[in-house]
Amino acid sequence: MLSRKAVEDCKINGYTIPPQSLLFVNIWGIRRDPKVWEDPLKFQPERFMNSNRAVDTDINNSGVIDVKGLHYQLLPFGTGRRGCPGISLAMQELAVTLAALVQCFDWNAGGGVDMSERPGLTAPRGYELNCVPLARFTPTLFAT
Ligand code: HEM
Repeated sequence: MLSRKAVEDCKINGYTIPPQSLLFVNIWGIRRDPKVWEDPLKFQPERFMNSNRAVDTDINNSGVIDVKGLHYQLLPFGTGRRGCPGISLAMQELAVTLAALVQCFDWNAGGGVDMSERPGLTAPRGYELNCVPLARFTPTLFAT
């Protein structure tokens, strides 16, 4: 959920929003809306490589739906003046960190993986995900 406070009254989609109202934008719901996304619950990372897979087109018709806050169907970092200021750092760190975790370790999820969620403002996991890392390289490789 993203939260905002209305500083003055405004109309959105025919609804009058009084000043000082606290508003929550349900980005969890938007990302699961079948009117916007084809088969939204399917794990299909390649959908982000080709925006034609989204039912809706992006607002600029640039052909690319990205995460920077211009395409309202995908807002992991929020949008506007209060959007996440750490986006550039996060986008660089994410790829490097994920690559290092996959390159350096085999991961054993032992009891299996259950991706169910429980209610909350940040879509928390329903069940803990305990993974055991097993180093893929022998320590001597890193000895100086
Ligand atoms: C994958 C990593 C990250 C995600 C998904 C994420 C997501 C978000 C989201 C959704 C918001 C709310 C934006 C809005 O209300 O429109 C936010 C705010 C914020 N994020 Fe991040 N963030 C990430 C990493 C970071 C990093 C690395 C930093 C700092 C180094 C950071 C600093 C902040 C700060 C300071 C705010 C509050 C901005 C404000 O209220 O004006 N975030 N982030």
